[in-house]
Amino acid sequence: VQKYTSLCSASRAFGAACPYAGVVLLHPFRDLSIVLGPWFPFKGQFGYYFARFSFYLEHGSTCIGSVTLSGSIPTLWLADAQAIKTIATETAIFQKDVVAYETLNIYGPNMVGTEGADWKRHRKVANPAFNEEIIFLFGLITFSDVIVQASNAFVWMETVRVANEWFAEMDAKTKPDSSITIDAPQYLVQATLLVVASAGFGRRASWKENSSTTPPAGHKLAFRAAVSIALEHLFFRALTPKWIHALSIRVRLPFLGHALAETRESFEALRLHMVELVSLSRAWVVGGKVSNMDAGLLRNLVEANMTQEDDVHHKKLTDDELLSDIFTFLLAGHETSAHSLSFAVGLLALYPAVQQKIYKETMRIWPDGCPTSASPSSYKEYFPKLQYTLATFHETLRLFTPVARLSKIAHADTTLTAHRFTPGLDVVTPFDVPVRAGSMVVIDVLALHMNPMYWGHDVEDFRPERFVDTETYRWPRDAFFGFSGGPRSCIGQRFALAESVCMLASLVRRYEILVPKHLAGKSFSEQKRTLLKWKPGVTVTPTDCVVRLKRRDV
Ligand code: HEM
Repeated sequence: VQKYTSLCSASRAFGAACPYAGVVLLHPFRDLSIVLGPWFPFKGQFGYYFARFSFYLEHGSTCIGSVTLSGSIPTLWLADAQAIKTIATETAIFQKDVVAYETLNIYGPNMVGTEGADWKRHRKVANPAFNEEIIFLFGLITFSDVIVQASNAFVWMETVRVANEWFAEMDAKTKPDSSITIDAPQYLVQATLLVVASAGFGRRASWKENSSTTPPAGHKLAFRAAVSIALEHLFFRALTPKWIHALSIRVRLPFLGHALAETRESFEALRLHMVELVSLSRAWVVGGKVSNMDAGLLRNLVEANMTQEDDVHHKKLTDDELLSDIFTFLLAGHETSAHSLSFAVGLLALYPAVQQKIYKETMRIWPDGCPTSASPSSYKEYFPKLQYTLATFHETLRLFTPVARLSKIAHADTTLTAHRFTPGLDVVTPFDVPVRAGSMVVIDVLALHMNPMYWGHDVEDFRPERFVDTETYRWPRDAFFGFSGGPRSCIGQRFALAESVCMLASLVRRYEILVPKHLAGKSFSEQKRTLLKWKPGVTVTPTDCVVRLKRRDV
């Protein structure tokens, strides 16, 4: 009776104007929901992961109320740009549900999973490395020779290097005049990991070196293997109680024993790699030296770790926080970009007309072929000239945003403004929704990106032009939440855009991207269903994005 009463009370929290969808059985950001996401709630049930804007359309509202079974938490689901902007900017009221981020706290607290003063400290330490104007990355041996370079220029340069090494490997495997079929995410995960490890942490490995599975001396796993196996086991580690992990060290457990050992070994192997990077950077800091191993982000984190406790700028990071920040930057800095780039590649195979426009754009700036490390291409000069490539990447993020949902908890009573609409959107009316302290708000990013109020009636279509400003049109910034928004927005947004635009442009300049042979005779809708299929994971993950690359003549 008590449960029933609390559920009823929670269901009345949003006032009469807000449609109510009922009780949601699993908390959408905790417990089993992270692994059951692809299957539960079932299709048609409220909260279904792949529903996009359909529930909002059904209710004629950009916000829908529900209640979680466990905890009877009033939960407001939103696909409304105005309400979401309020949530993102009013950070004193709407804060992260830090418990939902505990999965990431393997090595300790970090920037992504903290709030308030702790988060500010992490962000303050890392910020200068992402500030285009301030950052300097040192390229030579002595202080007098310091090269001052914008961070994105360095990201661009590293992307050019990695792309060329990748292309060289593919070309070596392909006969002239023939094509190569690749699993796009597999290669792009490798590429983006190399870029973030180098531009962020000074680990400048070659493509070949990174492909090797042989662990370097003193390690049980190679760097790339350690990262990918650890990520594969992230949810498993989070969902198995700590005592089982502790017990498995002493006793061989049936069924779970192998997975537990693999999980433990991969996180330990990754820890060793991170400690090695930290030791190198510490030595440079102590010696007052600079080198190209001394990337800005790592140096900032290490200096904050070495600083005294009572430092006036309150920038101290503990040993655990240092390792945990490195881990989250490695994770957040490569999987998101790799998966988005994979979807972009899949879309370009399906939409040759869009690909042709990118190709023409790249031909204008690189008539003699894509840039190489020997013929340096400058971020400052070329990035602004790749507007259509950038628009294509934004449109990919609109349709396949890596972080599909975000949640915040209201820490005070407040009100949000959402909208009611008629089916053809002829009438759109604002209305106020009361939000009680303790309620959860779900920023339904995929639904926001599919809301025709902002994106027009062709929301389902892949049309990069919608991200190109003209004299009479400005794309709706507030309705795009691919990098989140407000003070908690993605710190690596400009990093990701520089890297992705450079990678996409180089790829299209060098190869024609085609659907794979096994899909060539199928209908367009079947090709699309296969190539763009995804499942929820740490980020939205493409599952069958296999494409064919044919080297262009020039
Ligand atoms: C296409 C690529 C990317 C996308 C779509 C993306 C998206 C996002 C989103 C939606 C958030 C908010 C997450 C939340 O509140 O829980 C976020 C946060 C974050 N991202 Fe990214 N990201 C990308 C690339 C990167 C890169 C390249 C880096 C670092 C090199 C990075 C580092 C971070 C960090 C550290 C945070 C936490 C910021 C904070 O809480 O203050 N991201 N990202």
